[in-house]
Amino acid sequence: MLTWMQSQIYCQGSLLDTVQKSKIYSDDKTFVDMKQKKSSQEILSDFQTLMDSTNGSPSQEQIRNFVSEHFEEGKELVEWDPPDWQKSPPRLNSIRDPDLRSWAHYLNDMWKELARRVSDDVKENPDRYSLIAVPNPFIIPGGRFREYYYWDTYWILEGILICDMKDTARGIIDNFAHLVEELGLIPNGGRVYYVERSQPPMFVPMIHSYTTYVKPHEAHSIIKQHIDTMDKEFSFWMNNRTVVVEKNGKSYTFCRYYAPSSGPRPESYTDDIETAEYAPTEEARENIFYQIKSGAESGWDFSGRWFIKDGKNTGNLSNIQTQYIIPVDLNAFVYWNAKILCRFHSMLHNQKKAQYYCTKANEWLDAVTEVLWHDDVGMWLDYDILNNVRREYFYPSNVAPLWTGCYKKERISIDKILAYLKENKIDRYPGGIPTSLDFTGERWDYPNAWPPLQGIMIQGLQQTEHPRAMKYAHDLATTWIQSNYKSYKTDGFMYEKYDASAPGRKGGGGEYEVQTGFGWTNGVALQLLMSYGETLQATPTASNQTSRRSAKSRKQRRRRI
Ligand SMILES: OC[C@H]1O[C@H](O[C@H]2O[C@H](CO)[C@@H](O)[C@H](O)[C@H]2O)[C@H](O)[C@@H](O)[C@@H]1O
Repeated sequence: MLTWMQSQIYCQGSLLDTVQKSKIYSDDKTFVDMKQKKSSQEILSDFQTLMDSTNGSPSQEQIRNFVSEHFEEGKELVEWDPPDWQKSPPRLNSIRDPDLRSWAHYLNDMWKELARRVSDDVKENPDRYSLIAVPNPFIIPGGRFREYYYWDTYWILEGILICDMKDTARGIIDNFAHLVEELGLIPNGGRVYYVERSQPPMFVPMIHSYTTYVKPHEAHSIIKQHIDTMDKEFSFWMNNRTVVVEKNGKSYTFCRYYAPSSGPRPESYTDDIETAEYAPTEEARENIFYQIKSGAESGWDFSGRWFIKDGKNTGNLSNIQTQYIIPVDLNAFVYWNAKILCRFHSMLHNQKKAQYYCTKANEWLDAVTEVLWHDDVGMWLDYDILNNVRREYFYPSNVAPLWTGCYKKERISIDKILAYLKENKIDRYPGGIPTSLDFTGERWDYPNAWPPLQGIMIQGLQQTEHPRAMKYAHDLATTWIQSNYKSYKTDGFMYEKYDASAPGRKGGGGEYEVQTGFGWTNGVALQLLMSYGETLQATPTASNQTSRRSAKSRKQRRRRI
């Protein structure tokens, strides 16, 4: 494993630097996903010969020839037919609108398209690949994301469980458990160049989801099998990602995203070099790489949410300071993990451990309430520990505590939360909830609308059981489903993200083209179809069209280009 992290081919070193900077591929991920035709030793020695014979600067043509002689497009993943897939999963019958029902069947078909297993060759020659082998097949997001991803899989799992693919779901969970045991963490995705960063902690919630779809004895069995591994993943976050914040003479522990590994991201090498181009010192340059990788760990890569300039979220990617921001959503997830683990340990009669996790859950609940909730704003807000200021910006992640139950009813106000959302006109965007209200050109900002964030906000509001919040959630779900459906009918695809300013339009921006497939999009759509399928319609009615009429023009005035 150590050799992987130090791979002089896929993770760091002169060969990687030379190939990526030559730009023989437009997407840097192409090279680091290739298979080695020879052993690492042979390749590195041949590379040295090339460098010696060209005075250290081979031409693009020579690099291209070198790569085609030593590498080939990976055959590391094989399409797989999930045996538990069925043509008409019974749950889909609850969707009343025939167009939406038929679309849901298309989403179910997509699981077959996105199912993969690791090829036998990877098992025989693991050191020739960047792929991290796992024992069972899995579902990929789609497009350039050909391997498994950590937080995407939470929504993928929900989607396949709705479609009754319990065995596939179990196999996927077992894969993640295997990764925790092997690596001590779940990496961002299934490649060696991802192992030094994780993604939002969703392993424990995945097991929790699974237990809600299976029989009690199956639930008990998976909890028992993976309880130590769940403890281990939780400890990874406690031991490596916590920071203490002082407020009013009291100390509060929080988690933040923090992935301090050296150098640019191998899969986006030249983008990162460009971002750090004007760093005044080598130390400042390395710091930008840390912060970029920490941003990737958050899953929000990238967003003004992680920029700090003069105490604000302005600037550009070179102002990224992810490790100094306490994210509301991450801490709401940590609370949720602790709460679930408390319950799981109680079920297994491990009273001491149950107590430990209950205490942790309460600590996080206190911290999120005391430091991140603001009664005067009516919202939770991220916190900047560099300047000790709250970050007064709208992000859907601000309401994550509603989704995970990380709030004290008597300390917050749903009415104020609704007033905040209304004031920011969050329900007026015709293509879904925007990721932020700032146009930065980054993928996790306006006008992009990402599926997991729709799920978090809609389900969070729904779960409050507050009538107006539930109505608001229903309206947001309607907008999202109709936008997804429109795009599917027009383009024939499901995208990884959409455009909040126009229904049915795909998202854009950032370092790569929008991808199709798409795992979490299909998972969230199926979840919403399950919750609202009795009332949702595939196309807008006159009333919900007019209510959103002017959001776009208002938004354009606020953009900061
Ligand atoms: O190659 C650039 C980055 O791509 C990934 O991020 C995006 O796709 C992931 C898979 O759908 C998703 O989990 C993430 O939230 C997206 O922003 C990858 O995770 C990054 O590490 C990578 O640098």
